[in-house]
Amino acid sequence: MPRILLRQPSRLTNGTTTHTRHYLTAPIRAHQARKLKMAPQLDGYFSQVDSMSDHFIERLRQAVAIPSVSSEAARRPDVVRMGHFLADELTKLGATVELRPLGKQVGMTNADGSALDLPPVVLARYGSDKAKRTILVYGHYDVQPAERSDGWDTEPFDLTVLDDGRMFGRGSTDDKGPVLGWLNAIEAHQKAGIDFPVNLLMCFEGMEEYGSDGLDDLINEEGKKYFADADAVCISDNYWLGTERPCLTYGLRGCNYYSVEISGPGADLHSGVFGGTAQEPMTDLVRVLASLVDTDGVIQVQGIKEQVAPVTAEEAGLYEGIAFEMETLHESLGSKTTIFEDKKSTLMARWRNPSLSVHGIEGAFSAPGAKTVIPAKVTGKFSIRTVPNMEVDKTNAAVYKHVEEAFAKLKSKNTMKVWAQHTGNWWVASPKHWNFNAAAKATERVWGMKPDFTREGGSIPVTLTFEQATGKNVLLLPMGSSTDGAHSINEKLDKKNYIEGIKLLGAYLHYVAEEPKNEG
Ligand SMILES: NCC(=O)N[C@@H](Cc1c[nH]cn1)C(=O)O
Ligand SMILES: [Zn+2]
Ligand SMILES: [Zn+2]
Repeated sequence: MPRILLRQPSRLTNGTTTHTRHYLTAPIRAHQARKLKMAPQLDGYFSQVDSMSDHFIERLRQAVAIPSVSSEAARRPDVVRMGHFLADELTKLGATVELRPLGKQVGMTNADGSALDLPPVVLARYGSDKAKRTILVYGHYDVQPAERSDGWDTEPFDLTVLDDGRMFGRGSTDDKGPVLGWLNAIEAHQKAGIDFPVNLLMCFEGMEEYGSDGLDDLINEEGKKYFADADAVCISDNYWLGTERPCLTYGLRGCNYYSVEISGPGADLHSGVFGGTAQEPMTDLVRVLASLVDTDGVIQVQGIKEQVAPVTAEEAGLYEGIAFEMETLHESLGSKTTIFEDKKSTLMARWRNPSLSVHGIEGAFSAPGAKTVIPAKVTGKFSIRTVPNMEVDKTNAAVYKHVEEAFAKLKSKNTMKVWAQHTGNWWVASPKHWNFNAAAKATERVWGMKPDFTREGGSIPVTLTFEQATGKNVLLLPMGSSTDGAHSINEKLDKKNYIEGIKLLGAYLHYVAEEPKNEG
């Protein structure tokens, strides 16, 4: 049955528009519940979640207030504090919790040059009933950097809840809201006196936004130990494709992140004195960076597109059925500057083709004003989102060759170095598994519509590691929507998505418990 949906445009603080959504009435929900032969205790769980919504928003407010930015050494104590916050909340809920140290970080130091500790991984178990299935959930408690001066309309680490339900704050959707969703689901079961349907294993890390440093080793080590009981894995760390239809995700792109450093003079120079007499690192760097990709996103590095899996007839037919509107993309983008005008090419570009993005230049003058400096050493940063059947080593080799040749063509006397800061594999799984069936039923129960089955352009580096180390099916079950602005200014999570998302995570666990034991 289609969901009843009314749309009402309203202004966003950044000048674009969004839509207020109105959801299923109680009789329609009840009818669908009968159709889905639902676990009756879910009604009690849902009412409990509704009655605790203020408390759950308060918990999110406390989490957002901790600026757990993993890419900034100065914020590392806050990342650690966030790990402890989660551990304390889980302990209060009766989970058995461990804070696992991951050792020292390679490539980043404290301001005084001393080695920086990686933040701990929060490992927790809730329930150990042999008669129940065990679900392993993963999320991350670190966030992307955010400064009010980047253009935020509100304080990024102060959760701001508007009357229309939008909750602005760094990490609200990526990934503190979804991580707290699991804790909230446990608490609502306890308060409602409803038996928790599965055993829950939890793994929450604090370095995801910096390439999940150190986590692969822990997962591989614990695959057959701490995680040995896991029957399946669920990750809530991505977004709906649009704003109207929920989705279940079975594929991610990988991410290889590169640095290219060019240096020459011993110190920054006065361009009046040395301009025209010294070869300038910045001039070389922008030419090298410009050689990587064109305006239409076509990667110029030989040996990348050659690795991409061909489109099968089955895949070609998938895209038109997906609920995705170019209009919603323009809304999320805040402009109409898309490379493609049509849905199919856009989805293919996001899901199944590689892309190369140039992110920034370290050491370059970037403040307002007109400083006449010649930077002595500049480091360009770019990344490639990788897809089936690209290989990390082949891709790195192709990038290094291209950058070296592009620099050699300049015949510069400066010095160039290129390296991969971190690499992460793409992942594509089978959605034909009880884990996905349970999530699809939960989605229909909570949102009143079947989910789309989607792939995603972003990366969660450890997804493949979990699949390989546990040998179990991995499902991505998103909470937020496409307009949430993860990694961007004014990141938000809609209150509706948070509260219904908590219901969804709990309902998924109930359906997991009901799925036939002989499948998967
Ligand atoms: N919500 C997932 C996410 O944002 N992942 C990051 C992971 C990453 C990869 N390399 C650096 N960070 C992403 O950018 O996709
Ligand atoms: Zn994330
Ligand atoms: Zn992220």
